[in-house]
Amino acid sequence: MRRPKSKEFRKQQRLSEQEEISLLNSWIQFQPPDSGSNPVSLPPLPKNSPVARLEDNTYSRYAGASRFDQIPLSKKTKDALREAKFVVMTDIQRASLPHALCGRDILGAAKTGSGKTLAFIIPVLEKLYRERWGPEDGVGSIIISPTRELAGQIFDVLKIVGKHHNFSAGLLIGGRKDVDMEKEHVNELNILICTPGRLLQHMDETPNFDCSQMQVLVLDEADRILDSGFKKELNAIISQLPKRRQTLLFSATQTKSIQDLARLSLKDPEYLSVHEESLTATPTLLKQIVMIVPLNQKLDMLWSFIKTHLQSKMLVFLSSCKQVKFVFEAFKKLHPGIPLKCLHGRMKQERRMAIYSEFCEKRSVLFSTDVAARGLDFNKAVDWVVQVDCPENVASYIHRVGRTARYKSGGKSVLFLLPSEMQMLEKLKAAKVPVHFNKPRQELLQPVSSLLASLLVKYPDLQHRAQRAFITYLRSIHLQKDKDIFDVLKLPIDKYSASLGLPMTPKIRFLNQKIKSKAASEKSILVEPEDSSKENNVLEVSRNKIYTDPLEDEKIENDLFELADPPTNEDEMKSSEIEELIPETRVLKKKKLKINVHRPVGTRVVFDDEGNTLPPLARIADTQSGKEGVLLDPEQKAEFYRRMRDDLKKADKEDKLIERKRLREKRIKQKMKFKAGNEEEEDDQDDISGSEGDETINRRHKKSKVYFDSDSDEGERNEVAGNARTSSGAVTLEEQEALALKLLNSMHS
Ligand SMILES: Nc1ncnc2c1ncn2[C@@H]1O[C@H](COP(=O)(O)OP(=O)(O)OP(=O)(O)O)[C@@H](O)[C@H]1O
Repeated sequence: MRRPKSKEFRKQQRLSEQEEISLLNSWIQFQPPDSGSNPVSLPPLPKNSPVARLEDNTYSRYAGASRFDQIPLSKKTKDALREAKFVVMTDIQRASLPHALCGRDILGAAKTGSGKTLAFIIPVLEKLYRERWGPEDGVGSIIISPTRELAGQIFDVLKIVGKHHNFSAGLLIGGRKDVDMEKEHVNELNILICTPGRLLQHMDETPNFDCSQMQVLVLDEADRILDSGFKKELNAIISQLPKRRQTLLFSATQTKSIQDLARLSLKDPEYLSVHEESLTATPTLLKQIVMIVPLNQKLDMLWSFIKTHLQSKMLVFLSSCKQVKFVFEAFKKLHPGIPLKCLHGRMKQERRMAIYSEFCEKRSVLFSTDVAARGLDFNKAVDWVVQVDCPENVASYIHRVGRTARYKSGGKSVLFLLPSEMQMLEKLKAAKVPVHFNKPRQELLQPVSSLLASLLVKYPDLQHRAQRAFITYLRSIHLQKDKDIFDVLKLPIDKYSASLGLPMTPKIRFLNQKIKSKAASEKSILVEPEDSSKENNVLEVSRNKIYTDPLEDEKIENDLFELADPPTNEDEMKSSEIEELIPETRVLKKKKLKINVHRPVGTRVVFDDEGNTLPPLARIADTQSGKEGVLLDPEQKAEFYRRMRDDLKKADKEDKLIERKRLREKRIKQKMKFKAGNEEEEDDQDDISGSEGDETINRRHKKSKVYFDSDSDEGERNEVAGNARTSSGAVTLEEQEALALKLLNSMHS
């Protein structure tokens, strides 16, 4: 425990701090970098020049310095940096720190893993230190991050670099239960590191929340925070911040949109893009592979990849939570021989943080959504980044692969592209992303689909997960903005469904509608003779020029795939790949037949001894034939009808009782199932909305039209028939026949 410091000591400390601050201010103002200049391009300072004040009351130049001890930083910050072994500045730090220390607004862009965090943490600490910010001054700086994990990571860096300062700092992120406690203390905090939602929550709900004196605003992953996903929150936040402030924006993929910058009211911002001249947009030590993998082979490829890289630390990106959950659960049951973990936005916050820390420490495979795509610096280097699903755009690609090859370490990444997603290569090329084009070695593929199929039989829960993974994947493709790359109609959905181990392809409402409208538009095109060439549009394969690394012949060591030339013309794509491009759904489209539940009941035909057909009730109606068993006497006939009516009533009553009991049991079962489902996950349900999945559930509760799927297998047909009876209250054909037989028997007896 620290001994309380004496009054005298504290006074001395204040005085020396004051002196230091005035020296720092003079030093900063003595030779500030020219506005619009990039200090990295200045001649470097002599190696041993840590001196601030020179003999003639002048100060050493700090723009262009390459070490932290050569720039005007407080002793507290310098000591902490040295203790953490941060000595030499990275390019983005060299470029931005001199400007930021002068109080200028910054737009910093530098490759992933190049040290942007220190480039904004240091100016925040220094500004508050020089302003002599204390606990009673409240919020002095707000640092906003798009994800909770990244906010947590920034908080950790702040703790390291700010450990000798006396500022209080708080991590305000969603998903934490202690929001009430946060509300009590948030006004006492000097530095807030937060996600946009939580910050806004405090702005809205915390009494007297005051950031009117705030000095520095930082947006890490600025382009992400400025994009439409956070637009409302950010606008609301900005409206509550003082106009007079310093604003620092950093990202590996920076926005230059005038509109965005106007929203932030930046003042003559310094645009510092240190790698703009670089030949590549991704880290130099990152080796990147792209492979064409048909949708139905993605899991085989992933499984084989994991099995052949059991000694690696691997980060696997999939496009939705449901997919992450399914692949994680299914692969875990197959015991690949390496620990598996999963991370996605629907997990409880404590679990998310625990997984993140575990993955930092241990060799394992982490299946994740894009929640781990940006900013995260996993402690011990990630060896491989595997992108199973194509990222939504190039920026997202750059951030995902940037989880490896950080600072001075190397790393590898592989992207699985569908044949229909080849346009992504063009876009990567245009953005200076160097990729090796490799082709999978089919003989080493370890198919996993049959294993999944048997798992799904054994674990019905997993089957449910597989269905949801299937639906959300298709929906994610359907919702992608870049239609050059993503076209859900080009996906082999039946094959894909089978590759997940599903016994039959789940029905997708939005897809059916899309197919219908496409078919309709194709039909209308077909009647126009001059446009008839478009008839084959779905079969057209675009000619893609593919960019490969300038070091193309440098083969990336790997068993599973080998260096290959990308397919450059239609011929090469034609055979197997064209197959993938044909939307099978159109061919296999299932025809729905309506059952009219009020249709006339089918008649049972009985053959007599001579082989003549005789409708069962004709026997009693026929008064002329005189055959045995036929009722001629009107009284007998009336008596027979009465008995039959009684019998029918009795049978009907029994039947209704049985049916009611069956319904009740079914409803109870359903309720229990729903309850269990709801408890299991936080908000699982939303993900199947819009899918045929929840349509079926809703239909069960409604009295509605009943559809009969002519192509579906027996299991489904029975289910639909069961629903028909439940929803309409009508009896099925089999039951009607059984009833008639019962009547006949009773007539004979
Ligand atoms: N000057 C430095 N000396 C040594 N290591 C550094 C220095 N600056 C940063 N690092 C280390 O480099 C790694 C990457 O830094 P950081 O996470 O800040 O990168 P980034 O540019 O923010 O990446 P991203 O774009 O992915 O968010 C970290 O492990 C960090 O500790």
